Amino acid sequence: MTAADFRTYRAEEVISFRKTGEEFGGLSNMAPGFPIRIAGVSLRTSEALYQACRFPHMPEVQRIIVSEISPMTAKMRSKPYRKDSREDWDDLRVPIMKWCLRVKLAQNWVKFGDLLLRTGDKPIVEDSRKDNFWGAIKDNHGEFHGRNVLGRLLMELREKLKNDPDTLKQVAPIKLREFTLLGEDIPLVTADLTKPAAQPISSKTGDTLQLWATR
Ligand SMILES: Nc1nc(O)c(N)c(N[C@@H]2O[C@H](COP(=O)(O)O)[C@@H](O)[C@H]2O)n1
Repeated sequence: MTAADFRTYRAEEVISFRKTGEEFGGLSNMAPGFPIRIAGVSLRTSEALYQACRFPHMPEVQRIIVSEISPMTAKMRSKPYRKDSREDWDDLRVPIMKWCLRVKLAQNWVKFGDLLLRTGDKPIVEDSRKDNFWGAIKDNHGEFHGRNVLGRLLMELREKLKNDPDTLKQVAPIKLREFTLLGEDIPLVTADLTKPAAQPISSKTGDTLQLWATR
């Protein structure tokens, strides 16, 4: 990343999120209510999935992370082992985050898809106190500064969801030497069909723009 990767956003022009209980808090990887199931393993949040991806070679550490109820604690539990993260982690963390977000969407198609589409065409920013890599930090003049990589991945996903939704209903594993969860190869992830399938439509119902119809 170079200085050119830094972005500046005016706070009043963006959709930002910090706490998971806020209107757009579901965009955070820490948000509960977007469960994931991969190869028989249940994960409560995309944060737990992302952190577990550090340790394909240490399934016992993955188990500690995915067993935590709180996503923040799951992240904290990874900290003592971070130096043992897969050796190519720094090169892979962005594509792995992109994959985690796609899995979150595929398995929470209506709820997460609707939230993404409700951001419209606005920039999405993770409002962070100190992380200007995944998020951006607000200054005293109402501007966010940072790389905002999570926000940019969410915007990219939103545009794909608008323009090419069918390609998001299945998520292929990343082609890596080791891409495993609790000792098993991570398989193709498919949309959760136990939840109603959704079709994007654009008709107005009353005051609200209805973005999804379920069948
Ligand atoms: N510590 C912390 N608190 C929050 O409320 C956060 N949203 C985050 N950011 C998230 O942490 C993940 C990245 O973790 P690494 O630092 O790369 O291990 C990512 O999901 C951020 O959005 N952190």
